[in-house]
Order: sequence, then C-alpha cells, then structure tokens
Amino acid sequence: MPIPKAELHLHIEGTLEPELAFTLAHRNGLTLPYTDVQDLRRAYSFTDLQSFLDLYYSLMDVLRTEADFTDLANAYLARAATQGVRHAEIFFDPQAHTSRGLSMDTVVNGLAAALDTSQDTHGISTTLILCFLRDRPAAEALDTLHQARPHLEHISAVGLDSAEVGNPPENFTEVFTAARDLGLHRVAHAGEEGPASYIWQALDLLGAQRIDHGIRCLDDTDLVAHLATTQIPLTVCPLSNVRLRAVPDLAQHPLPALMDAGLLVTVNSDDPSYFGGYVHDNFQALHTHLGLNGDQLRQLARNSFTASFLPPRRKAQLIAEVDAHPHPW
Ligand code: HPA
Ligand SMILES: [Zn+2]
Repeated sequence: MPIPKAELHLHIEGTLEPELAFTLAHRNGLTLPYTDVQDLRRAYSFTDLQSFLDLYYSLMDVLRTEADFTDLANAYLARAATQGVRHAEIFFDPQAHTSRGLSMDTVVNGLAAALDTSQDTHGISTTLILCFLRDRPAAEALDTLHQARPHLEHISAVGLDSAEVGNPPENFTEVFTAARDLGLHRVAHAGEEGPASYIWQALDLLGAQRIDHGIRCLDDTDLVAHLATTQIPLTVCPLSNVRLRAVPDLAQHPLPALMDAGLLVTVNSDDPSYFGGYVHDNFQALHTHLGLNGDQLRQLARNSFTASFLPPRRKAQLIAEVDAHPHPW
C-alpha cells in the first residue's frame, strides 16, 4: 500500500473519468460529442489552463442528479484509497452546476451522501471546500455562499479557482471576509499561471491559509521568504502543471526548489482524470523524473497532514502512521 497521505487540492469534477461520463450521459439521455471513451480521451490534450477548463466545464454537463454526484465522489474515494489517501479536502464548483439550472441541494446532498460513508467504506475522512469561480462576478460568489449556508456542516473552507490571469484575488475580498465571519477556512488558487502579486493578494486581502499551486512565488524572493517564515502551505500539482504547460516538463518542475527554500510543500492531483494520474502517481513521478528519494517523499506525506484542516491530535496520529510506514513511499 502506498504511504498514507492527505489530498488537499482535488476538484471532484476533475475526477470524472471518461467511462463514467459515458455512463452518466446514457443514464440522463444525453449524447456526448465523442464516439467512445478513446475518442474522448484523445481530447485530453491541453495548451494552457483555459483549454482544459473548456472541456472540464462542458463534460460536467453529464452531472444532473444527486445520484450522479454521489457516484462521482464514490468513484474518486475508491480510487484514492488505493493511492494511500487517508484524508481528503475536496473542492467543488457549485456555480458550474447552478448556472446550468441545478440546485445547490442537488450538488451538496449528492456529494455528502458519498462523503458521509467514506470513513467506514474507504478509510478516508473528508470535507468539502466550496470554490468560487473567479471568471464570474463577485456578486454571484456572494449569492453562492448564501445558498451554501444550510450545508455548512459538510463545508469547512472556501476556495477560488477557474481562469486566473485577469481575475485577481482582490475582486473577491468581500466574499472571503463573509466566509471568515461564518467560521470557514480560506484557500485560493494563485500563482499557477498568474503572477506572484496574486499570491500576495490572496494572503493579504483574502486571508488565505493555503495557496493552491503557488509555483510562481519563485519570481519574488520576498514572497518566498514570507512563505518560509509563515509556513503557509502550497498545494502543488506536478502532473497538472506539466499537462497545462505551466512548466515545460517534470524534470524542470520547481518542486525541489520550493522544498529547498524551506516552504511547506504538499503534492496533489488537481484534476486526475484529465492530467494522467492520481495523487500517488504524482509522488511516483517525482521519484522517477526528479529523483526525489524516500526521505523527501516521506516529508511530503507528513506535510500533507500538517497542511490540512484536521484537528492537531488527528494530524499527529496520521503523521505517526507516515513514520511507521514500512516502505520508502
Ligand atoms: O487547475 C485548475 N486551476 C484553476 N481552476 C481549476 N478548476 C479545476 N482545475 C483547475
Ligand atoms: Zn486546482
């Protein structure tokens, strides 16, 4: 079994495998514009974040009912268990569904049905992170937070995702303040394609407690020093960065530089169905292509629990399980 780990950067809609997309399309009486699974997989070739988002948003149209969201989450959790995942803080994009006429209840109740049984069925504790789409208006984000209020027992944090460049964190200051006032944690995608200044904004204006991606911090030495001092975690997604061409190839990925700078780095899968691997596949790729050794991979596994929103005692238990793991990773 792979080393125990937490997954902190995972979009549940990005776990929609082609096979399940066809199953759900059939169940809902829809016809996909692809002849079969292989034909759909051939479309998984991206030039940047937007080229991925176009397919990501269009394919999620097969998600129509509570049962569809339950099946999606159950499929992810079953797969994550085989990758050593013991705790998952799972992003979802409600506006991508409410804008198609689905209700917040359909989305959250469907996901929650799978999450509620996950500890017993898969040995994975779970929580949801509600992401606001940064390429839609801030007022819509506020309305989305309002719609989510009856569901806060399943939601521990808010996040910010979708097309980054031109949609800076500062636009979402009000909704992040409102989320903090509701007792929610805050995270934000920043510095994936966007500049280091967006990371500063996420920290200073949104009160982000983790930065999702964050690889562009290396353009700003003051920011690197700040992240090292504060130990604000980065949820880095190596296979995603290569597929979306944020970095040219794995061998040139900045993850070792981020670790060497003393940052609290974690490894995550982002949208594993689209990017060619689940979280342990990312660990394995770091060994194969960047030469990370067992000590480094074990540190990344420990970091994943340290960076989570779990209570301190649970973090300590899971870190002890990492240390007791009989294999290097
Ligand atoms: O990698 C991503 N970046 C931004 N938004 C996203 N939404 C799903 N995946 C991503
Ligand atoms: Zn992401």
